[in-house]
Amino acid sequence: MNVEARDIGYRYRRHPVLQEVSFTLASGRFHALLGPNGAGKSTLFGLMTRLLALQQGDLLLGGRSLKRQPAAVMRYLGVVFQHNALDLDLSVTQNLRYHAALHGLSPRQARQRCDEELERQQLVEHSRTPVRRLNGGHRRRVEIARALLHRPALLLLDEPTAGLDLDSRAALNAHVRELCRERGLTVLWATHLIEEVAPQDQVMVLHRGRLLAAESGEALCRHHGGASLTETFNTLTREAVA
Ligand SMILES: Nc1ncnc2c1ncn2[C@@H]1O[C@H](COP(=O)(O)OP(=O)(O)OP(=O)(O)O)[C@@H](O)[C@H]1O
Repeated sequence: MNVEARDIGYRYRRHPVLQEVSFTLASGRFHALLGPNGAGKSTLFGLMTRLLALQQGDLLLGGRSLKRQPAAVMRYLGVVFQHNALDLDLSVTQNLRYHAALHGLSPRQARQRCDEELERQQLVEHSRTPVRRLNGGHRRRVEIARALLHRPALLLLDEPTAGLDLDSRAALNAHVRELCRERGLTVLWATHLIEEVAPQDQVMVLHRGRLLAAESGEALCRHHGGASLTETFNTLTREAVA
């Protein structure tokens, strides 16, 4: 499902945090939203998930407007927020079942989809474990499983590797890429860590609330003459400050 953000703007009081942000996400592709701390990534996610009310612009999912058909858009959207949002005292399965109920799945459907997701996220052996006893990487997988229960077309992940060690970061990144390939999910992965971005990814560079670029990592380097994505990102954001 194609996704299009049109001219999104947002202010906290009078302070502009996002300005004229427009982009498209291609169906079934992995996109990285790359920006330093304070660039506006979480604010953009807040708007896309309706935690914040749109002030300017719109988001279209398969042609449906977030402004005019919010419920229809939300059905196609799964999200993993920056901060862990699981109930630590409930088991993995209980967390998933509760979420399935919120999405209106019947008990039978809920059971079936929870089993499927646990299997896919390699969490079966932890199904009865209270989330509090899981490590950070496994907790993130539970959150991904939960976000996918209602079969969204677009998965948003806001700095999902925050607090994970290097190996767990790489594993989670690889895991989401696999989901993307296997299921045709459109993914938007927000990060300030360039090492989480591959040259063939679609990369959107957000800096001080403005989208400076939106193209593949390789094209980005070519157009800006950088030897690496890191060098290109540094050049771009330095230029934007100057
Ligand atoms: N509730 C708020 N009230 C006022 N300003 C805010 C609020 N939340 C965020 N901001 C400001 O908006 C700007 C963008 O913040 P945002 O959290 O969206 O950036 P980010 O790219 O997600 O950063 P990080 O990587 O640190 O999470 C920052 O200058 C921040 O200080």
